Amino acid sequence: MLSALKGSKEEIPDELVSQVLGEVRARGDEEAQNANAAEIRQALETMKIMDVVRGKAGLGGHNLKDMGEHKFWSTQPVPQLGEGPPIDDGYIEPPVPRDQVQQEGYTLPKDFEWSTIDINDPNQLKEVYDLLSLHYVEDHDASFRFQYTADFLRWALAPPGYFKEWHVGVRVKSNKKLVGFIAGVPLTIRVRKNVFVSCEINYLCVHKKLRSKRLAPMLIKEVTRRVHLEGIFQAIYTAGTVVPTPVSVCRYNHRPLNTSKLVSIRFSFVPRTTTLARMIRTNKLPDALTLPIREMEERDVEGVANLFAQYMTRFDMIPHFNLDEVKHQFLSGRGTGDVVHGRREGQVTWTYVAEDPETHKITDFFSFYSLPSTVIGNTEYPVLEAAYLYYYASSASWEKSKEEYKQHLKVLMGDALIVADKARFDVFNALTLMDNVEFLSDLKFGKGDGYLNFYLYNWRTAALAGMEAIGDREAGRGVGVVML
Ligand SMILES: CCCCCCCCCCCCCC(=O)SCCNC(=O)CCNC(=O)[C@H](O)C(C)(C)COP(=O)(O)OP(=O)(O)OC[C@H]1O[C@@H](n2cnc3c(N)ncnc32)[C@H](O)[C@@H]1OP(=O)(O)O
Repeated sequence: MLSALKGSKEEIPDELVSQVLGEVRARGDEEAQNANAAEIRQALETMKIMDVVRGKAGLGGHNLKDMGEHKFWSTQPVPQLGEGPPIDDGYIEPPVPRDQVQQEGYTLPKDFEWSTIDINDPNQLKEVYDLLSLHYVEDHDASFRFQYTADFLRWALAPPGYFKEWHVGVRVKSNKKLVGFIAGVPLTIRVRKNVFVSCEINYLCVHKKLRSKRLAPMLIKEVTRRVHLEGIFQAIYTAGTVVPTPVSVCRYNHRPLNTSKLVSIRFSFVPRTTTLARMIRTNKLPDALTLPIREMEERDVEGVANLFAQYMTRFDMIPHFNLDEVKHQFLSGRGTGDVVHGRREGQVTWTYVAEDPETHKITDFFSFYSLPSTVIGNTEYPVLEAAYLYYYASSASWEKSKEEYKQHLKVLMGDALIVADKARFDVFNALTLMDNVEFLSDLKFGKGDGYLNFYLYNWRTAALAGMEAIGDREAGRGVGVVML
């Protein structure tokens, strides 16, 4: 989510670091005497993440309230704040038979009505696009706002087996204007040892003029009812905001591609210790790819599916994609027509594979997607072209040699950056999930000031550590779901 978007600005304040350093030194033992500001800063950053995971007030955290203040979330089957890890993983509320699910839609305030959005109707798709492009997620100082394209939404909202009824709109009764939206799509996930069908919720949006009127809980309850009608009782979702209770939290990282534009639109800043020219030189990428990779094709679907399933076993929360889903996720967003400047008309996803020259088995793949943002109030550069790292997999084995594995991931992702650069993206974003922390700093990603919280609805499990919090000691143990 975009609360993420910008480069590092919001660090742990120096005064806090000095204060804690003073307190530690006052302990007087040898370890305390050797403590330094950098270690304290790092520890505080880690605490900040872990506290949010535990649902406590993180240092400088936003939107953190006591459970009782969450009028809506305190009524929902989600782990409540401060609850502590469960003894066993499992649902919070048992499933109910379809005929016991409320059959009629919830009653909206009198001026509004429900509307199921048909995303295959270009006019309705455009209505969703218009709502989101003016009212969806902005960063904390309203400089950037996600601008999901109609092509993107058509791709993201219609995976195999999707339910039209899960695309829920709210319209003004009198003029039919779309003022609220929430979407669900089915997704089979594994959380630690349990595999279950869930609903992936995204694109919750209420028109700016109708905020704080409790329409969001209505949208959430209505989509929940419609998901229950399909016999599905769990959901997965992400948000920049903290509500009860994150199962994990990851941090955004940003790799500048078009450095001068990023500085001009105030996405990045030139630190006092360097110059713009030096930053441009440092961020320049080579022209040639390192690995013999090529775009994924239809014939690769099975190979990619097998490699993906095998690779993802190392993470604790992952999607299970069948062949149709692999095809949809990695191929169906490739756009149409000829490639011009690294992209096709309407291209949403880029997927590249490497194959063994002898066996022709797929040995690696990576993918990223295009999610532009409006640069609010900027006429020279109205749009920030951002690529986001999506899924990847490699047959390089961590178990065999951790160093070789890390080097290999670095080369693979370095090629992803080169492909994105050729397709004229301005920045390449990635979260601290999967094994990303293994290559982020080496590939010159900078830490962003945004965190993304991961949530499960009606499922209890102990918190999954965000990779940044656990470091590489436990690489491969955390989140393996990438949400759009
Ligand atoms: C089994 C199937 C289950 C399916 C459902 C699973 C759950 C899915 C959950 C949704 C996953 C969404 C994933 C995404 O799309 S995350 C993206 C969310 N969208 C935006 O940030 C876009 C810009 N903002 C807006 O459009 C509005 O501010 C929204 C619509 C977000 C809230 O509208 P408004 O500002 O007018 O507020 P209200 O007066 O109506 O309602 C206030 C209540 O709503 C709770 N709230 C606010 N924001 C969020 C949020 N992002 N996740 C969960 N809850 C949220 C809030 O804590 C409070 O409850 P409580 O604190 O008092 O208890």
